[in-house]
Amino acid sequence: MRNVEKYSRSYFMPPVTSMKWMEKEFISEAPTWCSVDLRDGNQALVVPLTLEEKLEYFQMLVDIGFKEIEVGFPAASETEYTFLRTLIEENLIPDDVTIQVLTQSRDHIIKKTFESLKGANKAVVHLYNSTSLAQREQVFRKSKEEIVDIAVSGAKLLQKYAASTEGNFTFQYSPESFTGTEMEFALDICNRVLDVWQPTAENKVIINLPATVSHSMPHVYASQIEFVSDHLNYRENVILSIHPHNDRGSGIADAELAMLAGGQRIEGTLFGNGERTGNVDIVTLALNLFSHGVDPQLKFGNIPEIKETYERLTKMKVHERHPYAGKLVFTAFSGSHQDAITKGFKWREENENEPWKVPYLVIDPKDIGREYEGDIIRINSQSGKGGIGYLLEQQYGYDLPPKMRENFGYKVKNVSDHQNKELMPDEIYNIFIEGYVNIQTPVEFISYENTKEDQFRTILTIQVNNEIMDITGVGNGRLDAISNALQTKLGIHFSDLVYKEHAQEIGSRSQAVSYIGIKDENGVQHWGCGIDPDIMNSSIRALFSAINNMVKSSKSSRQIGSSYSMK
Ligand SMILES: CC(=O)SCCNC(=O)CCNC(=O)[C@H](O)C(C)(C)COP(=O)(O)OP(=O)(O)OC[C@H]1O[C@@H](n2cnc3c(N)ncnc32)[C@H](O)[C@@H]1OP(=O)(O)O
Ligand SMILES: CC(C)C(=O)C(=O)O
Repeated sequence: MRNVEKYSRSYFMPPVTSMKWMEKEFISEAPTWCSVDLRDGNQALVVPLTLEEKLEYFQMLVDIGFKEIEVGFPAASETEYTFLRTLIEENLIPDDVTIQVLTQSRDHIIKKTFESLKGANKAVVHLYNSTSLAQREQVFRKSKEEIVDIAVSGAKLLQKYAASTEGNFTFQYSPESFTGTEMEFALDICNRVLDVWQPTAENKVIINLPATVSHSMPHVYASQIEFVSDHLNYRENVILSIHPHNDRGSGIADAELAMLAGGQRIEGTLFGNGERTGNVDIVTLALNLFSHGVDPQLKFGNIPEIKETYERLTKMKVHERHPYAGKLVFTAFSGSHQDAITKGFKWREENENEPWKVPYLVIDPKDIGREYEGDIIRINSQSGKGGIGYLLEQQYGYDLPPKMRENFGYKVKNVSDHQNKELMPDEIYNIFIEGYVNIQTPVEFISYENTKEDQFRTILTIQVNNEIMDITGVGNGRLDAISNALQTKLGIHFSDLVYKEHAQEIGSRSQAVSYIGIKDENGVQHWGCGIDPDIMNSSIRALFSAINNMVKSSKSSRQIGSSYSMK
């Protein structure tokens, strides 16, 4: 790559080793969730949400169970302001939900923010200013002390306006661009803000440490969080919040490790919408907890519906591979995965009380409103008999013998391979019907009559090459007699007949389904299936289907198909 020398690591490790978080294996309880969809998510949309869209989105967040929701930057635009006023004036904020608003550290903006909050019972007022080396040098062109002044003066302004506004206000401070800030300085500026606010047990303060831009591997962010958590003044009266973005694709890992390191609260968005590569995705974080048996305290029991609303309102798309929510994430195409999943389901039926451990599926799709059928098993040239047989059984009720599943599996894969496409269930069904069921050429079954003396004796009426004829055979059973008649009169040979049957309900009617496998002289197995309301007819049809398939695949097929004559 050219120009690599242009880049260097633009993050700062803590001055002391801060890696106690490494000794923790998992997260044992849900953090406090704060949705920032309507602020950080909204400010990153090509077209920000309208008032009506924001109201619908807000209601969805409430229904999911968020207790803290950043509703916007009320000083930013008329829509933002009106939205907040509508929530307050129309009494749309449930008692157990706290709204949060963001403001820069500028007098007129803070003033307007408090105006927008008039009549709210309670709110988090979130103050931020950038503290990173890059922003100090390039954007603000200010010394560290001048940057501290911006934060401290903003903190004081929050106190001033809160004192003259009715309502219960919690203060939050973010050293924006925390991850590009020297850790001692980040700690210092947070402590200086805390000195202004003087948090108490009754009046806690939120310190939010954003990975505004993610610059490092997740363990660095975790260490930065642990360092601040360990050295922050008033720690027991501070709620330590984290706010990861996803620039390096590690938003989830950043959040999870930061929780181990002391993060108690998480700001993120549904499906990770947000600036650039997005904010951390709360759906994934919550369902990761769920998959470990920890109640995430958010309701994601109907992900398809949430996804539909999210896509409609934001005009963003959830990627097919998005954890838990993506269209394809509970789908297996490849043979060995399908085989393991179908066996896993079967094992689960027999071991109901075991925890979920179906191979390849981290959670039961049903728990988030997803389906198994047609969703999990999809068929292409990478698929195998397990998945193909499962699909035919689940969707159409055909429970093929194991060896026939294999034979059918190869037939289906071949079609998919040659057509270079995924096959839909109805196409798979058609391949089955055309390839195995009631096959009538070159030898057609018309009827039979049986008599039983010592042995079964059958008179079989068949048609070959437009010629109808009766043939007879004897055997130990009816099928044996028919099989002998056909072998003798058609001059064909097969052995090792295997048989399976089951009933199939179609509407109010019941059909008998029979499967027969026979081996030709070279030991190759050929399969047929018969479907008929009568069980005997269904087994005869299965035998004819298997024989016809054998004849067609052998060299003699042309003979029988065109100029076959009876012996
Ligand atoms: C990481 C984040 O997501 S932070 C949140 C970002 N979100 C947004 O900015 C969306 C909403 N913002 C807006 O609509 C507008 O920026 C407004 C209304 C807040 C302010 O608008 P304006 O004053 O016209 O412009 P702008 O934001 O560009 O202001 C830049 C000025 O504010 C200063 N500034 C920027 N952030 C801050 C801050 N947090 N505290 C104090 N001053 C700040 C800049 O240094 C600059 O100062 P200068 O005029 O002396 O050069
Ligand atoms: C305002 C802050 C928390 C922010 O959105 C960020 O740093 O990404």
